[in-house]
This record gives sequence, C-alpha cells and structure tokens, in this order.
Amino acid sequence: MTALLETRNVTQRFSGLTANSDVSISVGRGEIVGLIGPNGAGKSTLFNLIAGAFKPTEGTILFEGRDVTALPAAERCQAGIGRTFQVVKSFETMTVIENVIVGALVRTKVMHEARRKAHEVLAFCGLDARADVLASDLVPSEKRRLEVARALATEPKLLLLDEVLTGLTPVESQKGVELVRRVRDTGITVLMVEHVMEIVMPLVDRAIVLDLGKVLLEGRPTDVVRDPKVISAYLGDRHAVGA
Ligand SMILES: Nc1ncnc2c1ncn2[C@@H]1O[C@H](COP(=O)(O)OP(=O)(O)OP(=O)(O)O)[C@@H](O)[C@H]1O
Repeated sequence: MTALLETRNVTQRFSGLTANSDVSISVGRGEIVGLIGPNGAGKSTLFNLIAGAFKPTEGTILFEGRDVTALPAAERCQAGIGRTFQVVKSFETMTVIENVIVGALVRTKVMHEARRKAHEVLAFCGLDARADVLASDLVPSEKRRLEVARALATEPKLLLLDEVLTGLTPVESQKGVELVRRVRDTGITVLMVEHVMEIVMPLVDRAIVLDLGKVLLEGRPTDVVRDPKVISAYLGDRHAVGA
C-alpha cells in the first residue's frame, strides 16, 4: 500500500551547511510517528520541506503517491498537509475563533460554514470556552492547542506537530497526549517533532531519529530508546532508564 508521505533522498543545503542529507522516510496512514534527535539535527528543516516552506536542494517528496516537491505551502495544505509551528504563530490581535476560521477557510469560502467548522474544532481541542478571547490572552498551553486547532480546521490527512508538548506542565502535556491520540482516532496521520522523550515515546507507533541531518535509526520506540547509539549520542542515559 502506498505510504501517505514519503521523502526520497531529500537533501537541504543552506549555503555551506547541510541541514538534511539524503533523508528517506515514509509515514503510513493512521500512524503516529515521532521525529526525534538533538538540537540542530534537522527536524524543523525536514518539517519545512514536507510542508512546502521551501523546496529541497535535492530529492523528492511524495504525498499519497503524488510528487509534491514543487508545490508551494498553500497547495500542500490544500492537498492535506497541515502543520503547527515551533514558535506559536497565532494572530495575536484576532480572537481564538477568528484564528481557527483562517484555517477553515482553506476548505470553504462560505463564512458561516468556516465558523461552524471552527467551533467544532475548538470543542474538539477543549478551547470552546475561550472562543471569543484574544489569542494574545491565552496561556502558553492554550496557544499550543490553538495551533493544533487551526491546523485541524484545514482538514489535514497528515498533521505535522512541531513541539506542541514542549514547555507544558505534566498535567498539560498529558492532556496534549490525549489530544494527539484523539486526532489519530479521527483518521488523521500524525508526524511529530518532540524533545520530551518520556512523553513522546509512549505515544508514538514508530520513532525516526535524525542526527547531523541524516536518519540515524528508525523503529519501535521501545527499541529506539534502548539502542546504544541513540542512548549515548542523543537521549542520554537518563532516558533509557525504565524504557
Ligand atoms: N533557514 C536557514 N538558514 C540557514 N541555516 C538554517 C536554516 N534553518 C536551519 N538551519 C540550520 O540547519 C541546521 C538544522 O536546523 P533545524 O532547525 O532543522 O534542526 P532541529 O533538529 O529542528 O533543531 P532544534 O531541535 O533545535 O529545533 C542547524 O544547523 C540550523 O542552524
């Protein structure tokens, strides 16, 4: 069966720096896949290449078997690739519901339909009580939920989550984990970058480890956290304990 997403030999160079080197990964429908690795490993770069923020120096990106390498970000969103940003990009002077309507307008130009969709997504994300407050008035965990809500409103088939569980309290991150599981239960495939291994590893079906722009390893999270290369180079011994 065709993978939902596939990158083939993707390389991204910025001047002299190779941020991604010959990266070939695939994500199957219905999976939750974690993209992990140390700072500067190239995770955000790969996200940007998949979402269409830039075109790779070399290589091909396939979505539902179709070559989308040359498609700009807006068209990839139309195709079904939704994303959140590591640095929360809510429109601060707009209300929560207006932010989500921006996402919903990807699928409809009829305002009342977009508003209905936005309310539905806010309820799903547990933010409906905050619909009419300014995005700037949300606490950080709510802003992360808003990012997810806006991406969901675009009705993605693949949702790219960039560190949505980072910087949250244990209770908040547990709620975030539950939200990601519920997203998958609706049939949406999830590819997520996350630093907090203790939270992300029990959540994902598969982990892909990047280091120095290359795929170091991929596999089941229980195997990945035990791999000596991963333990010593990326996660540190602390994360292997009790894995
Ligand atoms: N637009 C850019 N121009 C130049 N260099 C870049 C650009 N984006 C990323 N880089 C560099 O590419 C490398 C990979 O960065 P990237 O942000 O993809 O890593 P990361 O794994 O997401 O890191 P982190 O976990 O810290 O977010 C880094 O050396 C970074 O400085």
